[in-house]
Amino acid sequence: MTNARPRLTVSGLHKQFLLHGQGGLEIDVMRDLSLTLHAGECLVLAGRSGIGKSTLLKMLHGDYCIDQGRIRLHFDDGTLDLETLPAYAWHGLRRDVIGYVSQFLRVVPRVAAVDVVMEPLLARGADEQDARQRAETLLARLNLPERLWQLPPGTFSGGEQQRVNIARGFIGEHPLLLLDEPTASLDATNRDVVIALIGEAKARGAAMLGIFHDEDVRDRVADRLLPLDDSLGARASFTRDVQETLS
Ligand SMILES: Nc1ncnc2c1ncn2[C@@H]1O[C@H](COP(=O)(O)OP(=O)(O)OP(=O)(O)O)[C@@H](O)[C@H]1O
Repeated sequence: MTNARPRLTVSGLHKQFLLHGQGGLEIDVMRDLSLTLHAGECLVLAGRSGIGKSTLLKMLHGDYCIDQGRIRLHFDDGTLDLETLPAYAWHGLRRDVIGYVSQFLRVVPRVAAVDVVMEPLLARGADEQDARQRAETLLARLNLPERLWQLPPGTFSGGEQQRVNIARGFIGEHPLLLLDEPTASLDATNRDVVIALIGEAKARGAAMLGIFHDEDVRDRVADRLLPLDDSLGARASFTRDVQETLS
């Protein structure tokens, strides 16, 4: 796996939150974090609650700014430095390159579940019928009852909303996928579907960085673990590359 070409390299990453409403309180979340992520692998972030796992994903997705350090995306024809990427360029990058599957669906009133799922393909100019078919295929795989497909997901259960979110996150087949607890509210059957989707994404060469609190899921999807602990994550430094390679 590690012989594959790198898709993402992170070096010397620092992150600090400055809480203006709290008298300028500074929270050091990350200092000197480095990692390499290859095409076709899933690297799983581990560590206690509050260590900075979601913060790292949000920096990679451009939701949080990068205080210091370098984040580079590697393409066949060159590299892109994310820490200097202008704000206007993030939209296209998220549409085409960096996908994000969070635990919670951002519900848009009156938009049907199937439309929520197919939207990332339409944003790229895909044919509407093709996009709808792919969305329906994914929703069926994720066992979302067909009677719900045309309804807005605002009233869906937590697990139903999460499956809509997963379908939306995977439909675009982004080369880099950030997975923030995508299986948290799912039953065993649907967890297996997500594990299969992750396997298929690896097979097509996607690079994934994920957070999975469920140890069984983590063991089944992780090619490597990146453990953040108090000497490595929040209020500490992390200068080594990934620690452990799973056999
Ligand atoms: N926008 C923000 N403003 C201020 N502090 C923040 C912000 N986002 C995160 N933090 C703080 O940064 C630290 C890391 O949070 P983060 O959500 O990354 O942890 P985590 O490892 O993902 O935790 P969990 O496993 O519980 O989801 C926490 O102390 C959190 O309070």
